[in-house]
Amino acid sequence: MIETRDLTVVYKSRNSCYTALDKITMAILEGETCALIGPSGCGKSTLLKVLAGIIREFEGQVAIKNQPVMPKRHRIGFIPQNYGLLDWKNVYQNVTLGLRIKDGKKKIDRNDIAHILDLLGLKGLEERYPNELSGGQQQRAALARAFLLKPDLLLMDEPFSALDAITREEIQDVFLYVWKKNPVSTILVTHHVEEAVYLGKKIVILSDSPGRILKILDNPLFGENDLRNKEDYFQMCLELRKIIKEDWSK
Ligand SMILES: Nc1ncnc2c1ncn2[C@@H]1O[C@H](COP(=O)(O)OP(=O)(O)OP(=O)(O)O)[C@@H](O)[C@H]1O
Repeated sequence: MIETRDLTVVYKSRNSCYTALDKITMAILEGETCALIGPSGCGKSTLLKVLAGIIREFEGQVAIKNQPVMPKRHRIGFIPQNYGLLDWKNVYQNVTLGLRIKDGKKKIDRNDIAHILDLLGLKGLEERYPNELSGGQQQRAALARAFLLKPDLLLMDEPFSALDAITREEIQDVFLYVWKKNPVSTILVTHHVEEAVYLGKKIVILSDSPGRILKILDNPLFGENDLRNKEDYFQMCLELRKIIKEDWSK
């Protein structure tokens, strides 16, 4: 389980303090997906960075499997907004980087890598460097790296934002396919209501800055086959949109 209790993050500079997150209390069960939705600047990335162990100065408690966050102990896959690819490494080197660091060269399974690269439409691009890829291809390379790591916790900051509408749906399905084979606890930040309903078993709605929890919804439709074509899906999207409009305009 991933838990935060009264998590508060204040960014401090020389002359000012800025509260980015205000008393966030939430829990994600083992193998659950959670979509985090909130207005721009409400602290979504900040929350992921705390869970990834990148931000260490905070108030309150944060635990992964009952232990404080320790990137060396926990296997955390983190896809930041800028994808986090290394410019001087090619696609193959980038996607295998996490594996090499965590497990060493010997554990690298070339078939697994080829399968994931194929699923994500990156076959044939292995030798390219990030500056030779489109934004969407870079984003898919970041996804490949995170999937291959087989993390205990997967954190994704707007992971499909650079993709066109159709590719986005295809890659969302690739995510679900990979997740169903290996149901990793996942938190994904999204600005899209439809994406939150499609990919979140739990949907956490944050307020405008400083981010507070407005509502946590359990999504009974998560994982249903052919969900995008179902009436219940449209209804749930409408409901979520209504909640957001009411709460964010307060
Ligand atoms: N290092 C920092 N120092 C000071 N303030 C920061 C820092 N990083 C972020 N902030 C501020 O904290 C707030 C939350 O930022 P954060 O990036 O977490 O928001 P977000 O919800 O992810 O935004 P978006 O949806 O636009 O990506 C913003 O007002 C931002 O300007």
